[in-house]
Amino acid sequence: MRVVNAEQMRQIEERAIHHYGIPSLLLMENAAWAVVEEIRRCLPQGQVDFSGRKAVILVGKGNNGGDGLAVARHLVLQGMDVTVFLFAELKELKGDAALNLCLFQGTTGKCFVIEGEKQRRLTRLALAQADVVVDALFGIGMRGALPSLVEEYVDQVNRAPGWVVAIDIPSGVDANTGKVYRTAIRAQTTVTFGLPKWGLFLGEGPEYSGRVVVDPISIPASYLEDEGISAFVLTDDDVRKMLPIRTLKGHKGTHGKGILVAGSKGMSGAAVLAGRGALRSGIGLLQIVTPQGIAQEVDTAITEATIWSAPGDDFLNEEAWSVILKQSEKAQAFAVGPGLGQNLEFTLVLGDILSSLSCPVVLDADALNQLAIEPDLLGLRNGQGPLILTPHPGEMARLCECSVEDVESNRLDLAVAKAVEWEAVVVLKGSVTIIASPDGRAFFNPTGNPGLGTGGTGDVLTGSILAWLAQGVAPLEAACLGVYLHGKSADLLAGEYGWSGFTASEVADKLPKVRRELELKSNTGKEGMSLWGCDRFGLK
Ligand SMILES: NC(=O)C1=CN([C@@H]2O[C@H](COP(=O)(O)OP(=O)(O)OC[C@H]3O[C@@H](n4cnc5c(N)ncnc54)[C@H](O)[C@@H]3O)[C@@H](O)[C@H]2O)[C@H](O)CC1
Ligand SMILES: [K+]
Repeated sequence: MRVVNAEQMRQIEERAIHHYGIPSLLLMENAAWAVVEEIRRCLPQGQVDFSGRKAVILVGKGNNGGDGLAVARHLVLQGMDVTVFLFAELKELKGDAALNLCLFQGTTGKCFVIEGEKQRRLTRLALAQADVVVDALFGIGMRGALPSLVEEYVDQVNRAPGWVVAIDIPSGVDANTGKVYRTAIRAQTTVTFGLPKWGLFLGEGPEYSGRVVVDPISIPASYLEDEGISAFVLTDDDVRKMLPIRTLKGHKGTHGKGILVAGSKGMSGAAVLAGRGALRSGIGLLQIVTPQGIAQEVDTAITEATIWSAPGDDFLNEEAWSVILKQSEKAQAFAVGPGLGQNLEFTLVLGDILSSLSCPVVLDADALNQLAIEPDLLGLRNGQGPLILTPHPGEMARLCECSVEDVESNRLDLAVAKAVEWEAVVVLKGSVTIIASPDGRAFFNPTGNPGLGTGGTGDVLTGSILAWLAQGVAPLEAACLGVYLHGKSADLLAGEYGWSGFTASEVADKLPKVRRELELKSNTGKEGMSLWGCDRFGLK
């Protein structure tokens, strides 16, 4: 599914209204229905009956406020006790928003205009009793920080016991960057219209938006699939199509041979975990190359891989590297980095790896740190074969010679720019990992949870990507598959353990199960519209 910035969404909306002829009021009405349906799902056991329930709707002066007023009307008509707090003068509302104010005023719902501090008691009482709070203050039209009048109330809203549903984007979150200037509404659910906005996946957006639900509000699919939009969010449907197809006659030879160069003294676990990630992702043959000083440990821990005990005690030495390069010519995929340590021998050979191996090469961890010393080495790849880099923000900062803050405040643009410049697939890890392609496209990953923040999970990911490459999956898709399933695996574990306490080996071991679940899930059309798994936000 494509992901847009505010301007792109505005253009799509414009075309839907003026070229396709959909009345803007109908879009607003559809948007309101989508929110009402989501409110029904949020109430305990998806209660069908709204009567006796209380809702507070916070309304701004723009069309986001208009959506909120339409929601308010539907909730009143369905029996809810609804109070609207208007953060604007009545006369400020224009067009569809003004009409919806008028329609709401014709119902039994209550409407108060917030003018300053003096309504604080009223809002506090209403918020304390509300089952649902709807944030319709600002949508994609917001620029900069929330106005101070609104800010005075945000804290109250965020402490309210009811379910907070944001319309389109939580107010205070920048739709393009996810930046929160001072404060923002913290929603449990965000219902976004047309296509999801960049800001839901960047900066602080994910923290504030909760579970994201996308509704097309009847905008034609051809507009939502505009080729000019180059950012995407991965969905089950997308990723299922990337899975390689196995045939009855398949055997370990056809399931691909991958070489993993990993581990050093004290870091044998990295080689084991990456190996486990590869085997659990279905690789046919895995050869782990590791220094002889730790080869026995690795061999004992991972019986299914062939272990090449290579020259070198603590680290692989020069002699080892020359044989590795020669032997890897026949591999279908090559990954290097996990637990390798930083040493001179590797620095010297990195350029040769890039310039001589024609199979897809994955560089992770210490390989990226070495590369950061001499980023110009990337030029040696120069069309020799596919390259995948899997930096976390610290490694990316070193590679780009900037600060981690620079990386984090500019994740999307930086990942894309570097993927294009380096002609590599860049997997920029984070709470929302971005997979950027050399052709300028970028994919946000919606799976995973903070439980992945534990040693070894990155190694598992590298092994998994290696396995998909070895099975013949194209580099971009292999990276997407690896990242998405790795996150799903963690989400499955979070269902049992919450967001902490599961281990990297467990993440690897759940990979076949989540892959199988994905294969079995039929395409119902509606699935994939809800972007964050419930597990991520502990909703169920
Ligand atoms: N995308 C669609 O197809 C549809 C979107 N809908 C909803 O409309 C909003 C966007 O509406 P818009 O009126 O353009 O913007 P806002 O409601 O976000 O309000 C903008 C309003 O506020 C002023 N403003 C902006 N920044 C600030 C600030 N920092 N402080 C104070 N005031 C500010 C600005 O000047 C405007 O007056 C979209 O999100 C959807 O919810 C449709 O209803 C359905 C179709
Ligand atoms: K909003």
